[in-house]
Amino acid sequence: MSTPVAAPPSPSSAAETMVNSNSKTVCELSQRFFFEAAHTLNRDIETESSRRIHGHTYEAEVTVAGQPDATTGMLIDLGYLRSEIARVREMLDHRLLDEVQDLGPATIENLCAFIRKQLEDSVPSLCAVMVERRLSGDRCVLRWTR
Ligand SMILES: Nc1nc2c(c(=O)[nH]1)N=C([C@H](O)[C@H](O)COP(=O)(O)OP(=O)(O)OP(=O)(O)O)CN2
Ligand SMILES: [Zn+2]
Repeated sequence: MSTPVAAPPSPSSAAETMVNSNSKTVCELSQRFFFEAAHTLNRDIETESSRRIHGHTYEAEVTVAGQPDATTGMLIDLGYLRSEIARVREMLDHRLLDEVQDLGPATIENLCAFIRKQLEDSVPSLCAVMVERRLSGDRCVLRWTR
């Protein structure tokens, strides 16, 4: 006769299931925001129009990754993430990007790097930043691992 095996205790939350899981599961949480800004750009093509001050609507997305806390069920409180995003948005929205300190030439590549730099200390689980100009079909994604 075989000995009955006790069933493992059932996890108390979905987050706990994820944390206890043997498989490598990563949770990603994203928040989007928009900003309108003007800039000039030195380029080898379309030189004149790029050097004139012109504006774009930018859409950005920041992503955090990790395991949700077993007690709160949160990877990061979205309210906190929104308040940090608002701080960075304030530095970019309705600005002449050429005047934004530490941005460099106002490309979408540099905007991704700038947003990362502004958020990485206060949002340590940050793992990706995306900036796009939807109307033009331009998109840049910066993704990294720790
Ligand atoms: N690698 C990159 N190249 C370019 C960037 C950039 O961020 N990264 N940015 C620009 C300019 O912002 C430019 O204004 C966009 O130019 P272009 O792609 O030529 O699009 P339009 O001028 O046609 O844009 P509309 O405002 O929609 O007319 C260029 N290159
Ligand atoms: Zn432009």
